[in-house]
Amino acid sequence: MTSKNTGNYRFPEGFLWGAATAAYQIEGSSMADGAGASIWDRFSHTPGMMLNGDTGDVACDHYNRWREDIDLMTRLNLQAYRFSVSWSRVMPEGRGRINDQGLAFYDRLIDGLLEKGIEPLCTLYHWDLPAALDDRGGWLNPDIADWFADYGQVLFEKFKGRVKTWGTINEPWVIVDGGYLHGALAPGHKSAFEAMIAGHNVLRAHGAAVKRFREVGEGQIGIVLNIEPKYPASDKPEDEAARKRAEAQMNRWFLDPLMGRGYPEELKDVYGEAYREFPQEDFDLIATPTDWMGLNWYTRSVPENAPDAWPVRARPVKQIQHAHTETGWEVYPPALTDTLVWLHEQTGGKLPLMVTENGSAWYDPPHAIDGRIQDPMRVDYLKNHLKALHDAIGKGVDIRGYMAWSLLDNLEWSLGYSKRFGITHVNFLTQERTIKDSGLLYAEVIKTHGEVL
Ligand SMILES: OC[C@@H]1[C@@H](O)[C@H](O)[C@@H](O)c2nc(CNc3ccccc3)cn21
Repeated sequence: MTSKNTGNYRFPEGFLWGAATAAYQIEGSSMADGAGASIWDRFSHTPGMMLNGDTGDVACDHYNRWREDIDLMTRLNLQAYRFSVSWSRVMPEGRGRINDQGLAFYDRLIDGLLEKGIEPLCTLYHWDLPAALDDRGGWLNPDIADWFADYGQVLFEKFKGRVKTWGTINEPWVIVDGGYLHGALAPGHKSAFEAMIAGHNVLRAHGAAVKRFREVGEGQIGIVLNIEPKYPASDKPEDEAARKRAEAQMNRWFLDPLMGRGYPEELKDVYGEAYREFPQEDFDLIATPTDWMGLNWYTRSVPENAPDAWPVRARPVKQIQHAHTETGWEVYPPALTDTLVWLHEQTGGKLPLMVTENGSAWYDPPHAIDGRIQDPMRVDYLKNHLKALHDAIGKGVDIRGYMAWSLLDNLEWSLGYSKRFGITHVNFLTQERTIKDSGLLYAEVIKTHGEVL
């Protein structure tokens, strides 16, 4: 499985190497210092919603340990750090009042990063909607576009000149498919009618934030999408039709409107009577031009026709010939190359891309052994996906950087702490951090611009 070192994988000068996290997954202290509750505070404290009853109340205690974690980033040779801001820490009710103590946490974090020469990449929204806004309908309320732009303006103005690269929304598809269609994620709704409306408002909010950024902000702004390429299970027409439905529902639902193409035709077939039309002015707002696009990439899928699989009528066929991670995701690096080439084409080759998340969950022990965490599977996954990324650069795709998911083992949403994605291990009993072998490799990759691969 381990590939040999050929030295042929030197990355372009200026390629940005970093790691990524999200507020609710690492910070803990989510209600401290005047913060308001988010939908994940509510969801994680709702019996039956979280594996083992885990919550984000403590998580990685990053709210208190952020200095230690910046030191960790320097030991990893990170050049950048992708993090998200907790909206309800900054605006407890999601609109109106600003909580200065909440804003101060991010102020300290950003200054701490800059002092160490680490570029802050700030995501405005990584799933933790203020509960007070959910009480007003949340993503189902069209007013959320203005609420979100107002929230963005607070950050754009506060961190102007210090944060140069902004992401509006992390993974609209997961927000909507998980939170409104299937209900596995907060706020736990299960409705195709709601999903269409929520998805549209997520996109409108993105557009409104980009417009506001152009008025008050400075730097570059983009959105972060999860794309999981769909390969046909067979050459049967019904399997190709299923593949197209799955591609439309996951990979095009949000990408196409962002590119000014409106919703993909197949969405009518997927959502049926729940599908609805929206005014052109919405689509004009949604397609407000951005400066870059983030790709969160983990795996591919091979769907077959499945009439009973609501609403897409497609079901992935397990590719038993390849390894699968602890989250059940197939390890298939060539699909990362394919996705990057596809996305480059879909965005007209004019939008710089960044791999804003890539990583893998494997079993690691709950504590270090002789001061080490040996994670050979994660080392292999990292090596082979960086090579696949390099192959995409070689095919002419403009990729500006790579953010490993994740800096730390953390709360894997409703799976709790059962899945470890970190290149750094966290002992959740002691909060002790230990850089894993994968993290040590990554530090070497950064130091050698990839030549160690
Ligand atoms: O699951 C690992 C990470 C997660 O911890 C991040 O917060 C999130 O941004 C993230 N997105 C994906 C890829 N998308 C996805 C697809 C199906 C279900 C859940 C996530 C993986 N991950």
